[in-house]
Amino acid sequence: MSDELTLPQGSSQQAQTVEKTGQSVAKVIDGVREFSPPTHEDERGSLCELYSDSWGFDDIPMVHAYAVTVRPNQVKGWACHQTQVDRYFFFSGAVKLVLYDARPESPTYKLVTEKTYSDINRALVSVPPGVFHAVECVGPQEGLLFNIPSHTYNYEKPDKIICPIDTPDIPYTFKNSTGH
Ligand SMILES: Cc1cn([C@H]2C[C@H](O)[C@@H](COP(=O)(O)OP(=O)(O)O[C@H]3O[C@H](C)C(=O)[C@H](O)[C@H]3O)O2)c(=O)[nH]c1=O
Repeated sequence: MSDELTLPQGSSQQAQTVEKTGQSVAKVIDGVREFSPPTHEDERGSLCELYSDSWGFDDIPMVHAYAVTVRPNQVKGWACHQTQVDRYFFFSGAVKLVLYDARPESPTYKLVTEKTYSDINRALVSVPPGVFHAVECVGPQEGLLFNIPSHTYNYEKPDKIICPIDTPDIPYTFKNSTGH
């Protein structure tokens, strides 16, 4: 194409987002892991594993599991744990996971990341303690995810620090959603 192209104001070269393999080039918060198992489908329906020791994903035993839903234009967050590792399985509905690294000793301290998962992009994602997380439903259907955390729930004193979604201390704005 000619070098003399007249670019409208505001034009810019799009940056690389993925490798040839499809792997994202975006920075990942230290200790965050992701695994995308296949969904097997036939004429009767489908099957998708949520967790298996055979994946070698981590060596944290399965001790507790629960389902979470998020309604359209709602956010659940910010939340962070002192000792618990969360293992979220994003199953259905379009759900954005936003993370903020609040660990001063981390090589990715203060990094904010965001990624959207859905029925066509299912994944198990582990979030270490000290990383604030929020899940936002960005689709028209209620989002469904599962959590298989490292610890059982402490009913008397939950291991959960919460923070308003509009805190000025996390450089991220939820534009189309409300919640807590
Ligand atoms: C986690 C848990 C909670 N509860 C009770 C306590 C509350 O009365 C109620 C809702 O709990 P919470 O406010 O923690 O749930 P959400 O705001 O939906 O948040 C949950 O989903 C988002 C995405 C997170 O990241 C949180 O870590 C996770 O807790 O369920 C239980 O009875 N057992 C449990 O294991």
